Amino acid sequence: MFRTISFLLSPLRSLPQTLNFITQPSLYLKPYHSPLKLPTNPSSIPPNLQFPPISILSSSFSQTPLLQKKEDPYNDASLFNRDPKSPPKLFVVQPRLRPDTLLQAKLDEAINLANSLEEQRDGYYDTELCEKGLPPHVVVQNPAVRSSKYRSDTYFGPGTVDTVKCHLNAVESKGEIDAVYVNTILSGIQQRNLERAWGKPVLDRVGLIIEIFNAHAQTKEAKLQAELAALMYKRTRLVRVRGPDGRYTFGATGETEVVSARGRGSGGRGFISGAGETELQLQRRRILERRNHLLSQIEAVRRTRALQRASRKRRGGSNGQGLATVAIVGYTNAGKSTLVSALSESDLFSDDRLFATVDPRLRSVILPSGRKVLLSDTVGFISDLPVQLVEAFHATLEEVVEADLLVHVLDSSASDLDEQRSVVLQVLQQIGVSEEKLQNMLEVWNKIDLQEEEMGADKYLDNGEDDVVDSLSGAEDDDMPSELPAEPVDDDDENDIVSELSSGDVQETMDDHEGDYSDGWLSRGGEGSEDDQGNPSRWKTMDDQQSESFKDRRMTEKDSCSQPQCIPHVKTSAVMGVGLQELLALIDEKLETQKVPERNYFDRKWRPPHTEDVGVAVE
Ligand SMILES: Nc1nc2c(ncn2[C@@H]2O[C@H](COP(=O)(O)OP(=O)(O)OP(=O)(O)O)[C@@H](O)[C@H]2O)c(=O)[nH]1
Ligand SMILES: [Mg+2]
Repeated sequence: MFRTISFLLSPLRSLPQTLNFITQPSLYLKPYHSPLKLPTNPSSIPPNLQFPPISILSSSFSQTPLLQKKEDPYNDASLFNRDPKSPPKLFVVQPRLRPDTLLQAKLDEAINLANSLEEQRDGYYDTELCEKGLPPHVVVQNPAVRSSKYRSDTYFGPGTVDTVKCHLNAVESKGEIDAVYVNTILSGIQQRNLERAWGKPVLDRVGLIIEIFNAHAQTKEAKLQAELAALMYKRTRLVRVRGPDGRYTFGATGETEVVSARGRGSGGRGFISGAGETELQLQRRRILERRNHLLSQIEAVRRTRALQRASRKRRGGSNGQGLATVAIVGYTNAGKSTLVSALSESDLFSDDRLFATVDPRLRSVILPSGRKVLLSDTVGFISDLPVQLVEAFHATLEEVVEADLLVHVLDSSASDLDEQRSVVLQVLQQIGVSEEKLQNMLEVWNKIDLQEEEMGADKYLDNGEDDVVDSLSGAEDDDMPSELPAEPVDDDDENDIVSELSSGDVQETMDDHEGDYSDGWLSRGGEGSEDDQGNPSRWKTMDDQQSESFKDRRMTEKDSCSQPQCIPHVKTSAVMGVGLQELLALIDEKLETQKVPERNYFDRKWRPPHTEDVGVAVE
């Protein structure tokens, strides 16, 4: 009898401890300062206790903003603790590629990306991009070159990690570096380990692009989409570490530790122990809640856009006839905005910074036949663009899918023109542009004024020195001092860095999918899974996901150049005004042969104009 009573009371013994934990907010989390006001009410927690939105960044350097009161609700989209008032100083790490022309192109792009991360003030940047100078950068051994296998813990081999650290120290002695940009895609674990090894926040390619999107977004629509992309990125960075006290936390120093009654392991059983959520569930739920909130807002934007589009198609023209839309697409920095401005005699913002345009814009233009059409300038594409980023910008990119005609603008002076072209084709396929529209697409080679100038000019890549190419004289990559391709990455090679990291703190991904509320939106590139080589999966890129048939087709295109698009339909110089009339005539001709109707809808009911601001400007 006594034993039975004791058994029945046993869960209650831990009750004071549990209640103590529940009623002391300090045991939960730091005070809630964010203006995002997330609906956070786990069932196990008394409603009077407010939960802050947890920082879900993998970066242990990104915790501070939690404690700061923010006025701008979109600030939370930032991936590391960066001061929006001054551009961060990034140290660029470029994995080596062959041939040198490809390496040069990728290094150029990496440097341009690093310099592009800057917020505008009063509609302008403080400095011209060309005045910025090169950020410190280093070319290092590429673990994926020969073995196609990068290290699951640090991506690079230990020698490379040390080399970069030496470079960082050297650069740091001349001035502060805010973060390291590695021009590849890293997993959450790799990112965290590199941060620990280098003592700096680390941004990978996806992270930096998202950060730039956030910095450049001006309209509500673009900000929403950029925040969604950032949120989904953070979702894949849910990495936990064992803190100094042996508990799992989400930050190196435990700032973001979130433990519900169940997660803390109150020792209770039955209903008491099961009432709480694990850290992972709580994190995921908050992400899901924010994501749903963003998606519902984006959906509203999408609907508005669809209505506006339909209305334009019906009677957007001055005489009530329908307006055809021509979407100007292309690789970032190809000159799309400059071309649209030149064609429509308007002044869209253009800049050498990558992703200068994140907010879509429409401009009207009169074709030689007298027909009025709308030119749609949109966000540019880039290689290794994760599918999730494209999906986040679905509302914007729908404008492209729905356009009557596509004009693909290429930077004819780009040394990797073929690759840029393939990337754009891939993205267009990915977002659902029909094969027919792709076939009909006009191809424009812009910047022909630069073509001759740039041919074969290596700007700062020293082809004579194979070891390391950077702005630091005399620096060498000790991983691979002479030859390429890179040595295979051998697991036996693990030494100092790896053992240092693995002996102390334990890193692991949140591979517990229990309570995963995601609907598969992220599952393709989600954390925790492994590829066939046992490497933790990363955000997948278009390349990863292309169907074999499409890859084959690309190969055929590239090799034989049999597609009509291989030859440009027209060559232009948007800044010099060359080829513009020819392009307008071609657009006219295409629309005519496609028989895009000019409809009259005078008999339709009049409705008041739609006033909601979704950032679509038509002039
Ligand atoms: N020399 C030359 N420069 C050009 C030409 N067209 C554009 N540019 C320059 O190229 C840079 C990028 O132009 P944008 O129009 O912003 O390019 P974009 O494709 O809209 O770029 P994102 O919006 O960043 O994707 C700007 O500095 C332009 O002045 C051209 O025909 N010749
Ligand atoms: Mg642009």
